[in-house]
Amino acid sequence: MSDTVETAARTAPAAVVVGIDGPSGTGKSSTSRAVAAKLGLRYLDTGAQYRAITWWMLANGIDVDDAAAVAQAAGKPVIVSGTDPSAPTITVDGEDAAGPIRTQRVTAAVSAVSAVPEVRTRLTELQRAIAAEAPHGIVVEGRDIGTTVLPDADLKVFLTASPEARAARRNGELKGKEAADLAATQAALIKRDAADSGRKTSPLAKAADAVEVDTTDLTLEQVIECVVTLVEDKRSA
Ligand SMILES: Nc1ncnc2c1ncn2[C@@H]1O[C@H](COP(=O)(O)OP(=O)(O)O)[C@@H](O)[C@H]1O
Ligand SMILES: Nc1ccn([C@H]2C[C@H](O)[C@@H](COP(=O)(O)OP(=O)(O)O)O2)c(=O)n1
Repeated sequence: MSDTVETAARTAPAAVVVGIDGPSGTGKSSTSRAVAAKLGLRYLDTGAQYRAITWWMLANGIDVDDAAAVAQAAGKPVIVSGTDPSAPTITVDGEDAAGPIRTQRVTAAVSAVSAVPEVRTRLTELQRAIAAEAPHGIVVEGRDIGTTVLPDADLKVFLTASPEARAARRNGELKGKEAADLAATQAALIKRDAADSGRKTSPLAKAADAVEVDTTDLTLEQVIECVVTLVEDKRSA
């Protein structure tokens, strides 16, 4: 080995894998993207993948409440996630799905589809493969990253926030598009939390070794700074 190669091997930081979980509206996507961008890591939104498979089921006339039909179709769509935190992408069978996966129709159906074990097995394999290929590491966000997808992650974070704060944040995003009143948004969030936490296969849950951060009274910038510090502490440990 030449001196230069030896020096590079000694100084390059090891790849770091970060899992960020939590319910809807706690700040997972915004925090994960920003942390990945600041630290030069890749970024994966696993919720977008569950939304993408749900969108495909709806577009192909599969009854999302028929678990057997969803299971049978689970292997069909080709889902590709682009993991650049400055411009994450998602395609289904080569088609850009970033817009259609955010509609209320998909949001209302995604918990039923993501409760089907065959769907979870398929997407978990895909997520592990993407994480394994990230050269400097990755921030992966979802509901079961710390417990199931990446149980050996270097850092696990579980974000929480009050239902009121989460509903207000979601309504802020929907303004002018599909805006609902605050109470309706909050009720829909709580319903989805219950479905995601109550399913049999890898439910939404905090891993025993995850750091919990309550974001209710924190700005997004404060949450990002907190997670960046947690990653840096792990790296220097
Ligand atoms: N700590 C925070 N304070 C205020 N708004 C926030 C905070 N974290 C996130 N947001 C905003 O709330 C909305 C939902 O955040 P997002 O990151 O999509 O949450 P999640 O991925 O957990 O559903 C976004 O509009 C985001 O800018
Ligand atoms: N790792 C994951 C990620 C998301 N899901 C399911 C459950 C969630 O309600 C949906 C949508 O996730 P997404 O992160 O897009 O949801 P929000 O941005 O919080 O509205 O996907 C899951 O079951 N497992």
